[in-house]
Amino acid sequence: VPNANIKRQVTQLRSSYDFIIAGGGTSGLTVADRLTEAFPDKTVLVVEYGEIEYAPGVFDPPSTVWGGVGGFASFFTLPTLPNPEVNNRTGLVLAGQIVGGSSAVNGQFFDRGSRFDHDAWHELATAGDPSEEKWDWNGIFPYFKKSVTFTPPPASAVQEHGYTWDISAYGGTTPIYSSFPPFQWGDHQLLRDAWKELGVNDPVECNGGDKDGLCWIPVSSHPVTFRRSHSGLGHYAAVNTTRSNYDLVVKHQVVRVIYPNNNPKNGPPLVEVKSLIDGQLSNITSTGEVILSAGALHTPTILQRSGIGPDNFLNSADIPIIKSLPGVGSNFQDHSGPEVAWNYTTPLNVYPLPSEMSNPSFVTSATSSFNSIPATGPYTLSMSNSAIFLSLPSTTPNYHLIANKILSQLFSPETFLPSSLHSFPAIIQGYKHQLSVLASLYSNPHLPTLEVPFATGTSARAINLHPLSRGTVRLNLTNHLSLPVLDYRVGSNPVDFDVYIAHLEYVRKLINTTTLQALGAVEIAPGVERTDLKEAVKDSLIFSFMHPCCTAAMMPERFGGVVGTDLKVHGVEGVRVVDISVLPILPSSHTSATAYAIGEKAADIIIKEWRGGKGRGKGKGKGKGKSRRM
Ligand SMILES: Cc1cc2nc3c(=O)[nH]c(=O)nc-3n(C[C@H](O)[C@H](O)[C@H](O)COP(=O)(O)OP(=O)(O)OC[C@H]3O[C@@H](n4cnc5c(N)ncnc54)[C@H](O)[C@@H]3O)c2cc1C
Repeated sequence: VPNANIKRQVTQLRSSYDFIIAGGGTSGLTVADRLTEAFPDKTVLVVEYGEIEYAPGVFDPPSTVWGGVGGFASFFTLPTLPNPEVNNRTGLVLAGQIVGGSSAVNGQFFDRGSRFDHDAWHELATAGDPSEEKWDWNGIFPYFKKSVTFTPPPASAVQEHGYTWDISAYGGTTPIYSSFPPFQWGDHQLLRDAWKELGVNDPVECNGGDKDGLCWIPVSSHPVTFRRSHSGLGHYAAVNTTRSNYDLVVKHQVVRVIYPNNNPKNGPPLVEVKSLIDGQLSNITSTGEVILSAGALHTPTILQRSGIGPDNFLNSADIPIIKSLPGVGSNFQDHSGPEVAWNYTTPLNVYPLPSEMSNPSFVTSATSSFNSIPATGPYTLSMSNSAIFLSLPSTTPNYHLIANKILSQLFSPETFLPSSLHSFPAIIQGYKHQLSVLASLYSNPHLPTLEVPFATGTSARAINLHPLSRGTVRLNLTNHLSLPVLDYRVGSNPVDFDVYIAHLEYVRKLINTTTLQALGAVEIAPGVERTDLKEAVKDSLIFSFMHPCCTAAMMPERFGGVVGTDLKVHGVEGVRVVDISVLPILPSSHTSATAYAIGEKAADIIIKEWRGGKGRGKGKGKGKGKSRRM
């Protein structure tokens, strides 16, 4: 990443910017790229907490195939509060802290949700108002396409692995790349065969809106070098040198936005930033808009520090209330799920397996293959590029009982929300709306609720794609600038346990397939002798598959939402949220492709608004200056 133009001090910045973007991550840099391209005469500043240098992610080659990277310098590493519903266990969630954000450190699994996810998102976002911006599948699919250049794999890889795709799901030319890796582990086909034996169909393409079955997923890598493709490269390094209107300052934390006279109509607000180098606080002036793109764990903290959030929480944090908006940080969701594991009693006679990564000569050869042009070998695989995605009706005949249980919760939805939110009727209404939408999604035979990603091995994670439980992200009361407090509240809606158990019972059927039984597969987790599956779920549940979301949800204010379909924060001037926080509910996918699509669509909305003269007028001449230390 060329860093000649990188700013490291506020004194290097201009006196004001048209647009200030908080967070140089997946969505934030997408917007920055599009705005600087569309408006050569308008200036854009991105303020990023992390550094620009390359730092390895958890799944990054060539340090390791999976895990074991030394040091998490490029991550925020956040523990969760103990979770009473799962025996007070705690979880851990990571988020990118680097130019490129989580796209620079993630597992590179590059899938999109189902059309039904996006239609549900639209329904929740608009509550039936036809005049609102369209976020349904037809409204977002063009942006999924635009956001990536997909390159089909070479014929040799297609022949070896059986890759399929439908080119009509792609078509973009932006320098964010995806393709299929030329490598799979020796037991990969075995696992595919076992899933097929269970009756899972294998569609040609899963990124075109219809996501149901055994999917081949592209990885977000360059198609020749198989180096990671991320927003820091595609939306900053690839374009910045030719754009004099595009500034990026690193190692600065956006503290809050400040409205003159504490009046939220007095926007766009100033942006208060803190240097992580010398601790200095400064205010930066935006004459157009402030765009919050700090991700689902940090965007709500910027809003809360700004006095925009649940009023009872802001009072307890001693923060003056600018706008009471109880949804800020309150609709917290993540993908979670228990594990099924087995052993083979017959030796697995396939090559290679990941155990080879402890063999120095295999690693030397793998590294050299990865450094060849074109790259080959295990490091091109990244995390994995296969998964099954199945609906609840495909996994259990009792799906309607689960859907009915959800519907019965509509009489008292607040029972399942944190008590601190019971005094907000809008939040309760919004959750009720979500439950009714989710009950119908759970009955849909083509909307996946279960994902099991795989590449190799003897364990399978049964990921619940549409949890009903809702957690919170709140400022740390002892230090508002430190990492936020995450209360996952996994399983606080008890129907989630019914879903985990249904999924788990389905996934353990894999072990009894003729394919795996031919190898003498024996279940070791949860274990055939285990009868209390709820306890088994509690024991092995992973709280986070690194897809935190939904903490500044796109829903009407009367339903506890934080932003409208134009991404503007309700009730305040000159601030939008553009990142994965704006989802009302999780999609049936990992979240980076969606974060790019949100960035692309948001940019279009903003560009149209400013071109049409609907954007805010010129600023009020507020200068850049020092402010208090925190
Ligand atoms: C370890 C890991 C593995 C994952 N695996 C996958 C995967 O395989 N496939 C997939 O699709 N998704 C995956 N994800 C999730 C996906 O990458 C994210 O959901 C998505 O990239 C989020 O995009 P975003 O724009 O919302 O936030 P981010 O891309 O996280 O960007 C937020 C940016 O804001 C910065 N920031 C935060 N606070 C401040 C502040 N106060 N001031 C200034 N800057 C700030 C951060 O440093 C960061 O650069 C994974 C995530 C992680 C962490």
